[in-house]
Amino acid sequence: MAKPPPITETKRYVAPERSEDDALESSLRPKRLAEFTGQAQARENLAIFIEAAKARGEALDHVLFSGPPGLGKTTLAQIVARELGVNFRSTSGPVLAKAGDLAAILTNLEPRDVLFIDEIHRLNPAVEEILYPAMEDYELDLVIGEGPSARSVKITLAPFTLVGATTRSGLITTPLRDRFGIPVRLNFYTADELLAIVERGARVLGLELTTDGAREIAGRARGTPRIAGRLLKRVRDFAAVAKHPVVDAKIADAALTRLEVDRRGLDAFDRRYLKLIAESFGGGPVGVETIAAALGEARDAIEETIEPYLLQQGFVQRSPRGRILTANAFTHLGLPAPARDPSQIGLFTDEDGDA
Ligand SMILES: Nc1ncnc2c1ncn2[C@@H]1O[C@H](COP(=O)(O)OP(=O)(O)OP(=O)(O)O)[C@@H](O)[C@H]1O
Ligand SMILES: [Mg+2]
Repeated sequence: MAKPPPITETKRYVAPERSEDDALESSLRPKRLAEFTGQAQARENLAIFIEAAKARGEALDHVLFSGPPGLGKTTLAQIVARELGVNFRSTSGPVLAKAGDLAAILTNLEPRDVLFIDEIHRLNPAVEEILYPAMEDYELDLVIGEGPSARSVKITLAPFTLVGATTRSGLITTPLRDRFGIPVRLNFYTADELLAIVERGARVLGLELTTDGAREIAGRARGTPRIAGRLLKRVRDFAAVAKHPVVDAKIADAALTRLEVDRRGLDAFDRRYLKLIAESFGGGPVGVETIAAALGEARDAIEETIEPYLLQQGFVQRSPRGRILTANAFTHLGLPAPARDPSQIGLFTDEDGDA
């Protein structure tokens, strides 16, 4: 069998990050809070804060959305602006290179507008500095000119709402974090929530999908609406080409099997990783370097893109001596689990010493 291309060069249907193929995902975006499924606590709190801000005629307090890719941070930011009935201005951390770039945006905001800064953990420190007084007092402290003629000016801004989004909340500096009055952490979605999201998506796309068909898709979406939407669109393509007007569980399953996405949402990469440990290393423990070399992948690609979901789902565990497959993984692969001497396996730290 030919060696598959490395993961970094391959399109993965189950990757949570946004890809070029997701360009049209805005078609599936809920537009109002009431259409947004899941994240019940976040939704209820936002509804209250939005209503209160509107009643007072004030700008909503600053909101920080954090959580893994594809869970709805950008979607909620847009919803917040729409529910407030204000303009939505959008930029991102890496785009704001200079303090002046942010100053130009801030001075153009109208009262109560939402300014969305995506990837806010990637702000340049000089830009972040200007954000502090802007968020706290709606003031801009700018230095104009250079050398002895330099002078600082204060500009008063319209009261606005900063909505930040980050996949790496640990990288946000404390002074910035402290200035967000409404921190919102997004979690993975339950099977029922994803089912509702897939059914809504099918209605938006005009696809006739049975509940069982929707459940097939939802179950493979790894708790992530972006993946659910992507799989739904591919199932739709498959059904259209195969001329199936109604998509039931059988058709959905056939389509997803063809994409090599299995019932637990694992794709060919995940299964290669699990099979390698099962078949070549007796279920482990085996070091991540060894796994990476055997798969022909970079170690960090393994650690950052393959392992998180497999660890979270309990297919693999880390130990001081390396990765170990769980009985779950063997069952999933349809292989018999080896008998193990538990005393040989320490489960307290991984091989790098970090638990
Ligand atoms: N609760 C939800 N209900 C329905 N669809 C959703 C929901 N949350 C997200 N989606 C859909 O999932 C896709 C990705 O959502 P979004 O772009 O908001 O994610 P994100 O958290 O901003 O991701 P990233 O970290 O990559 O920027 C969009 O197409 C959106 O419509
Ligand atoms: Mg986003």
